[in-house]
Amino acid sequence: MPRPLVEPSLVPALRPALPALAAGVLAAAASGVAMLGALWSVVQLIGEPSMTWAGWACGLWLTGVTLAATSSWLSHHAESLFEARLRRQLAAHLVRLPASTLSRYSGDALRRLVSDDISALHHMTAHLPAEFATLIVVPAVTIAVLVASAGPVALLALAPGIVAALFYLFVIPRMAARHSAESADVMGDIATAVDDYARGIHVCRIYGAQTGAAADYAESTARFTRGMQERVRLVATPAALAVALMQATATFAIAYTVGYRWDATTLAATILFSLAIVTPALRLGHGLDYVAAGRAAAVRLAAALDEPTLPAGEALTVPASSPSDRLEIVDLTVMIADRRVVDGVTHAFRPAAITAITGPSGAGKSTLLKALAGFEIPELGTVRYAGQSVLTIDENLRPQSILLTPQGADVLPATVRENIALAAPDTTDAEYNAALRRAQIDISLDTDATSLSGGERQRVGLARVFLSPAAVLLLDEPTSALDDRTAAELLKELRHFAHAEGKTIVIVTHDPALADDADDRLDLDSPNSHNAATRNAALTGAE
Ligand SMILES: Nc1ncnc2c1ncn2[C@@H]1O[C@H](COP(=O)(O)OP(=O)(O)OP(=O)(O)O)[C@@H](O)[C@H]1O
Repeated sequence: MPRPLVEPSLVPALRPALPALAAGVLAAAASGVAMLGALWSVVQLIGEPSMTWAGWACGLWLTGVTLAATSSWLSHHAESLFEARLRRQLAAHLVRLPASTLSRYSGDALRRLVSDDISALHHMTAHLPAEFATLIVVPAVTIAVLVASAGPVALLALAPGIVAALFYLFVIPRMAARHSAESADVMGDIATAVDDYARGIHVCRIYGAQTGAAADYAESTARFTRGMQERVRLVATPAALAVALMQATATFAIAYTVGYRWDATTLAATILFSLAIVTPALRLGHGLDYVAAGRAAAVRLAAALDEPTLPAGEALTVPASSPSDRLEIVDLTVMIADRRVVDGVTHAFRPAAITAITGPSGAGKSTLLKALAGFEIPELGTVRYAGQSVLTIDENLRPQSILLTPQGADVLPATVRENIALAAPDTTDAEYNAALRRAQIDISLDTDATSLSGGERQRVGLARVFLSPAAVLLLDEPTSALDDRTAAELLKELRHFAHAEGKTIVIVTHDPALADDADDRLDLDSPNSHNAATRNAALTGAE
């Protein structure tokens, strides 16, 4: 099925920009007509030199220029409205994707979506509609003027321009399509190879060897050069021929051949107007590469916007916190890529206690934790907090009830203070420092967080936990980068925090000592022995 002209998922962002876009298109068409009026006045001036025609020529030319500038302003204004709205729509959509969907987009793919792909729509929005309007209105008026002033025979002068325009607009893009797709592909390969190579430098220097990324880069650039040569051979030569046909010589020659006996005004009209048809086609032709790139970007953006999102929850719905509120899962099954990663697990997490989730690598511990935080949509079963499905809690208020600290959670490129303020924006430095001490780190709040070691970053992340108002705190491998003594101290602090403040703390861990010291344990089976009944029987600490 052919793709629609405008991807339906982009329509909501485009709608508010439509009035400005339509006004820009009308102004472009009016500018084309005014310019033709100026040309008509010049033709009249040739037959009958007079100040009146000179005045009309200047006036209409100025009007045409003003309308063209207005059209450009309106179209760019429309484009900026559309772009800003699309960026907001995309950002709002991406943060609501389930964790497993989001993980399918690498950092580079996300960067391309939110930056390059939106920028690639510029030509299609700010230029193409106005150019199309000009391309329809100007030739129509031109043909009418030629027929009215010199008769149908004058249309012969349009032949080279029309043949070249059709060739330029329809034949060359088809010839170039394969090469455009290929060069986009190769450019992607080059970007990936450069990225792999740059990231691999840290590994390669250790082993003194290059990875395949350098070879991939060399191969991609060679493919790019071969592709360019092929493109020049196949496309550039016919394109140059088409442009040559659109130049004045052929058109003037035919116009002069058919009209050399006509009076000066008719001959001038035929010569000058027959060229007017070519200029907009030439301008449109130059933008076709941008159109192909914009179209591909629109398809990628629409695909991202069509990904199903997590429910937004019900506005202002947040469970009133009480010490007896429980986090529970009932028959919870989570599917990722058609696999039951969490398979029919039932458990009630005790408030004012630490529960350790254990199990072999790949057993689904992190996935379960994300489902508890409302970042995965269960295939079956529910996650409930205080008797309410976590997915019905308003998405903006959810972190105030249930806070997830993911595995390897990194810091923002900002000070330590700004990093921990994410969890508690209006807190004093004294409280921030106390939280850092509870997380077993003694560091200035003004330190640049990116300069910290892995273990220090992990503890800055944990300081947020001690400041969070959330009653449920979910920690994925919180001690993976810490030495045994620090890990034990941290667990002591977390246990005290859970007991004294009634927090439900759930920790995913591979550390047997940490798991033994937790108050309760939920053990997930090996992925090779999926058995919901066994798991349910293994529940501990339900009461
Ligand atoms: N986004 C994803 N796409 C595809 N498969 C995934 C995705 N996320 C998790 N999985 C798969 O689901 C299974 C469970 O992953 P999960 O990270 O939950 O396991 P885990 O028990 O936390 O493992 P580990 O102890 O190694 O961290 C794994 O086999 C993993 O490959």
